[in-house]
Amino acid sequence: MWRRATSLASFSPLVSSFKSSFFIQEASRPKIWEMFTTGIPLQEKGNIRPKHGAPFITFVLGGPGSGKGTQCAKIVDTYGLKHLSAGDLLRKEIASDSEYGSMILNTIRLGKIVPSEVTVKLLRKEMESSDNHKFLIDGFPRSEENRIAFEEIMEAEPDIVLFFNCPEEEMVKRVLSRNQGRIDDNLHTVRKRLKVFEELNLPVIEHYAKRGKLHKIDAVGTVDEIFEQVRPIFAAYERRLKES
Ligand SMILES: Nc1ncnc2c1ncn2[C@@H]1O[C@H](COP(=O)(O)OP(=O)(O)O)[C@@H](O)[C@H]1O
Ligand SMILES: Nc1ccn([C@H]2C[C@H](O)[C@@H](COP(=O)(O)OP(=O)(O)O)O2)c(=O)n1
Ligand SMILES: [Mg+2]
Repeated sequence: MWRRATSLASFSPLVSSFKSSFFIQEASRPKIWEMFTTGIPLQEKGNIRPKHGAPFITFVLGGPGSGKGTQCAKIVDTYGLKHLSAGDLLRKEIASDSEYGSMILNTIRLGKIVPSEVTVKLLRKEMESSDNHKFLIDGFPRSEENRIAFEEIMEAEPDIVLFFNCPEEEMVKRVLSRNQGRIDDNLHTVRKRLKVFEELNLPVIEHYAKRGKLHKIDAVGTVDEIFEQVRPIFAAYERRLKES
């Protein structure tokens, strides 16, 4: 079910930011017009609203290995949000042999960011089919392009943005001992991902700081110590989180 039709013209900022990032990516990527015709129907927008009230959206940001996934598991256990990891959705897409599988694999292997249309499409599918409208979106948006695509297509903004702030060498150490067999968990790719994080994700973090939505968390310490910083942020929304 889509909410309402919109002309492609209203996506011009998205289209132009798309074009610029598109041209620096490899030839194996789908062409921009293929993304618009075979990807999500851009003339239509997503519908993630529950019958009553509004969805509750948390974005979880931080560099690779900063502990996003680990803290998300604790947030889900305590507050019952629906966890959507952008990275997990992309890895599932690779494993399912989808039309974008090889492009996603190559992008992740290089430590780069997958074009927003693909990632937003995956998030949108999960959000629209979920009975739980309290979303914990992990590892997204990783760039201004990601953020703008989400806001334009989903017509929604986050209620809360968590930023797990972690020193680089600690992130490197954690990624290299993660042991999940991930293709991007090696020293070369992690260095590249840290550079991409600084260049593309920090502007998103600054954007939400300016809008008063950012909660910066010191990501050094034990998992429980870090969760003690997270808990009061959600506790402040307890009543809303209890609504169906
Ligand atoms: N506070 C912490 N201290 C030490 N190691 C941690 C901590 N939090 C998570 N880890 C470990 O670091 C690695 C990366 O954590 P993860 O949650 O996958 O981070 P991210 O999702 O941000 O990449 C995992 O092996 C995890 O078990
Ligand atoms: N919004 C996103 C999220 C992840 N990706 C790609 C690029 C990232 O390096 C990989 C892995 O993301 P993931 O969130 O699982 O990585 P970390 O948990 O931070 O280690 O996926 C993306 O292109 N766009
Ligand atoms: Mg993760």
